[in-house]
Amino acid sequence: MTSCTKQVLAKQLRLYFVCGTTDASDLVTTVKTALRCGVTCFQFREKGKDALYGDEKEAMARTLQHECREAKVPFIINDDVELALAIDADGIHVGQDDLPAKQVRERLGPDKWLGVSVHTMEEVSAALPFADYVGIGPIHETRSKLDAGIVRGTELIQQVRRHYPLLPIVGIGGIRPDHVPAIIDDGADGVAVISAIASAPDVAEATRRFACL
Ligand SMILES: Nc1nc(C(F)(F)F)ncc1COP(=O)(O)OP(=O)(O)O
Ligand SMILES: [Mg+2]
Repeated sequence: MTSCTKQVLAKQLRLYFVCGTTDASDLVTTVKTALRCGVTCFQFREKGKDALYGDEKEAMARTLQHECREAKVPFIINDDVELALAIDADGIHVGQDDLPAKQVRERLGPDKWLGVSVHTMEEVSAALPFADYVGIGPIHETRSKLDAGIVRGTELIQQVRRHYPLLPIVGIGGIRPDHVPAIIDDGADGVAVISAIASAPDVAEATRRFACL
């Protein structure tokens, strides 16, 4: 990826909404509202006890993909490489316990986005040849991911930014609007948000509070 496309991608990561049916009571309405109010990237993350699977999950993915295309916002699938390929998603996000980034990149080809969750500098350097961006967290306490690991603040974001000045970085984990300026100042290109938007009584107002920063 050229540095120009890295910069374009970094801008697109500014307000990265991550959501699934277990995070929002009406996922389609929530995503449409968030897209209308300033989300710059969307990840369909379908996880948990009552998560959709099979044909229902694919149907939901296609519905959300349509809304993202209408809004000209990248549509990313979490974990599920086969689904991402089947519906021609814009990209995929994988963690350390998912399919290795090298194999995902081989399946995905060079033109799709590949995001990788990283927790150490060793994981960053292993992801570098394949990833377009890295997700780092949890920055703050989170309810959205039960196995999120220890809360780490922005210490790794700062370290990664020092070593890899052009690598697109998105912070994730318990992020509220008042957290955003410090996370960006410490080197992230954007923030990934789940419950601060998905669980908000007013999704439009909650999204706008992030989008105006
Ligand atoms: N889904 C994610 N999205 C991001 C983003 F880049 F958007 F910030 N960063 C981190 C994760 C976490 O990814 P992973 O470690 O595989 O856990 P899970 O599959 O439970 O999400
Ligand atoms: Mg994962």
